[in-house]
This record gives sequence, C-alpha cells and structure tokens, in this order.
Amino acid sequence: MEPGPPGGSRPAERGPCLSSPLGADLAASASLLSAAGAEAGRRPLAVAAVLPAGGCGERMGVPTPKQFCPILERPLISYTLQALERVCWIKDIVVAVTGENIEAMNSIIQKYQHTRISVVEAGVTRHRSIFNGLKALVEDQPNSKLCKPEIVIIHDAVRPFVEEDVLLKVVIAAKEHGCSDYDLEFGTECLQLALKYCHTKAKLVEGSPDLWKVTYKRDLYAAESIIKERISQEICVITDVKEGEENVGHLLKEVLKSELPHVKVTSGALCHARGDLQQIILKQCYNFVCVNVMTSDFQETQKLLSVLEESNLSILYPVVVVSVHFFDVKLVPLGQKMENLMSIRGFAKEVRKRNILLCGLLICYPQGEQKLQESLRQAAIIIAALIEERNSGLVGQLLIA
Ligand SMILES: Nc1ccn([C@@H]2O[C@H](COP(=O)(O)OP(=O)(O)OP(=O)(O)O)[C@@H](O)[C@H]2O)c(=O)n1
Ligand SMILES: O=P(O)(O)OC[C@@H](O)[C@@H](O)[C@@H](O)CO
Repeated sequence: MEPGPPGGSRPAERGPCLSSPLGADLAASASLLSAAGAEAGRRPLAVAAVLPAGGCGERMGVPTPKQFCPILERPLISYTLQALERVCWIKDIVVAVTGENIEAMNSIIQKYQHTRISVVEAGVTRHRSIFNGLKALVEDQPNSKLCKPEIVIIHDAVRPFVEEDVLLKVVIAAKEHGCSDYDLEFGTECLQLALKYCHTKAKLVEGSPDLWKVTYKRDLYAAESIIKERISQEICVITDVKEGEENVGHLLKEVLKSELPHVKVTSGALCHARGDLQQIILKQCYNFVCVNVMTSDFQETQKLLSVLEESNLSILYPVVVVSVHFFDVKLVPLGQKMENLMSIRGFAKEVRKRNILLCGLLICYPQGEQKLQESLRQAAIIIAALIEERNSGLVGQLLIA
C-alpha cells in the first residue's frame, strides 16, 4: 500500500495544520491504526487517550485552574483537545476534571464543537485522575459509547502543543518495546507505575521542545505567543477589482509579499464566487485584508464579514479583518473621509461578538510614486502588527498609513 495520510478518509483538520507532514515510515504506521489499515484487511489498533485535568494549578498562582485559563479567550484545555482530535486514529478521548468543573468542561466541549470526548470525575492526585479515566474506558457501562482500547495515551491536559508524530511514536513504542533501566532512571513516575503494578512493557520516547507543560503564569504567555505565531502565517487579500487589472489594491498585495516574506500572501475575490473564499476559509486562513477600491464605503468589507460570520472559522481563533480604504485629499478633506468611515465602529462592535477583530486602514491616493510606495510599506507594517498582536484594544480604530 502506498504510504498516504493516516486514515485515508481523514476528516477535515480542526484548526491550522501546524505540524510538518508525517514522514513515510510514520505515515505507513499511522495507516495501520486507522480505517485505511482496516480496508487493507488488517484490524486497526484501538487507541484511546486519557487527559488528566483535575489539578488546581497551585504553582500558577491564579484562582482559575490553569487548564481553564484563557489563551486568546479560549480555555487552554480546548487547545489540547483540538490537538488530539486532529489525530483521526485516536478513537476516544477521556478527560478527568473535578466534580465542580464537569459542567464547565461540558460547556467548553459544546462551545468549541469538540467531538469524541467523554468527561469523568478526577481524583485527588494525578494518578487517581488517570485511573478514573482508564476505568471509564474498560468498564462495561450500559450507555457507554466508549470502545475498549488496546493502547491508551496518557497526556497532561496542560500540554497543548502535542503533535501527531510524537503520539504515533509513543503508540508504536507501547506496542513493541520493553522497559530499560535508562527509562526507569530518566523517565517519569508513570513509567515506574506501569512496570510495578501492570507489568506492562514501557519505553521512553523523546518528545519535541513544544511538548512542555504549562506550569507557571509565564507559560501562559509563551503558549499565547506560539499560537499567535502559528495563526499569523497567512494573509488573504480580498479586492473588489478583477485579477490582472492594474490598481492600487494589487500594488498593496505585492508590497505585503515583499515586506512580509515569512507570510504566505494569497488573494481572493468576492465578486466572482463565494466558493473562492470558502476554499481559503477551509484551508484555515485567519487573516484578511479587504481592499475597498471601487466603492468609497464598506461594501466589500461587509460582504466579507457576512461570509466569515456564516462560516465557523472564528470559533477556534480570533479572525483579523483589516478594511483598507483610499482617500484623495484633493477631493475630500481627511476629516470628512474619517467621519464617513467612522461607521466602522458599529460594524466592529457587532462582529467582535463573533470573535472577528475589525480595524480600518486609510491610505492617501493618488500620490507620487515614491510617496505611494512609502505609504504602502507603512500599511504593510501596520497590517503585520494587527495580525501578529491580535490586540482587541485596536478593534474599530481607523489607522492612517
Ligand atoms: N488531582 C490531580 C492533579 C493533577 N491533575 C492533572 O495532571 C496534569 C499535570 O499536573 P500538574 O502540572 O502538576 O498540575 P497541577 O497539579 O494542577 O499543578 P500544581 O502542581 O502547580 O498545583 C494537569 O493537567 C493536572 O490538571 C489531575 O488530573 N488530577
Ligand atoms: O510536578 P511536575 O511539574 O514536576 O510534573 C508533573 C508530571 O508528573 C506530569 O506532568 C507527568 O507528565 C509525568 O508522568
């Protein structure tokens, strides 16, 4: 069988595909765990995950347990669930939270549309929480939808950046390897427990630098910047002018490309077909620059906002929309143009409720070649800052390049 994506009929990724694709060897192993393996006549390996999430986060020093602390307004645990959910060969994910947080956990699952998740009550220690999760997987409860797994991944709910390749290596190691003295010496206590009480084979697998655990307050800031960086890798420029027609909107796109070489700049048009934009949304682009060339108001931006509102794009991450406008000082005084565009405040307030961060950007046009280039460069710098920072304090503001 050709090595392909694990699962073959893999469901749409939830959130940006943040990891590099699996290597050929790992992809082949992943297919053994998934439906593709079953199609090839092999029984897929049943894998589940237990996420201990019942701690109080004493070292973080804030009243909210760290797994429920917000990062870009979404609880940390939702990022971890998203990371595991993306792995289609993990059949069930069991989360252990304290009794008082069960309702909050269920609301998180509903709000962020997580699937394949079951919630159980945590224990007084991490190991007891894990034990409760394992019990739910093996007990024959009358209404349980959980399948009895052959392998269970134990993953701290406060390690949000786990990738499919490391999970796969862990599963393969759990199936194949024995436990060495080195593993016991340098591993964590889970390894010792597995050996002592279950006589289960174990093997220490090297993780990635991103697998670190959110423990102190500074870790929340670190996690936030990693997430911001990951969702700032692509900008889609929407204009109301056809591709190929020479205009200032296309010039801005070219300047964005040259000024922000680390960012992928794509383009889309609303006038042709909404399908275009749907494709971009499906690829999970979280940043849009809407260039209003033909109309003096927000027509194009409003169209874009309604497409975004109809989509589910902003459920997981805040989406940035920069509405770009041009003004000719010889025709309209700046003050008057600003006054006309102040309606952005109303739109911004409305779409803010849907996790869309809207700002306005004014560029003087026409002006001399050199000055125009300077303004467009300034515009690119402002756009980059709005996208990288996702600062909600700037929502509804009109900036001038
Ligand atoms: N009774 C417990 C204690 C901890 N955990 C979970 O185990 C993971 C790793 O533990 P740790 O980082 O030590 O979390 P806390 O115990 O919450 O932190 P602290 O030690 O600072 O209080 C976390 O996801 C935590 O929620 C758990 O499920 N049940
Ligand atoms: O209390 P610490 O922050 O040192 O570590 C917690 C660890 O026990 C826990 O995160 C597991 O990964 C170990 O198996």
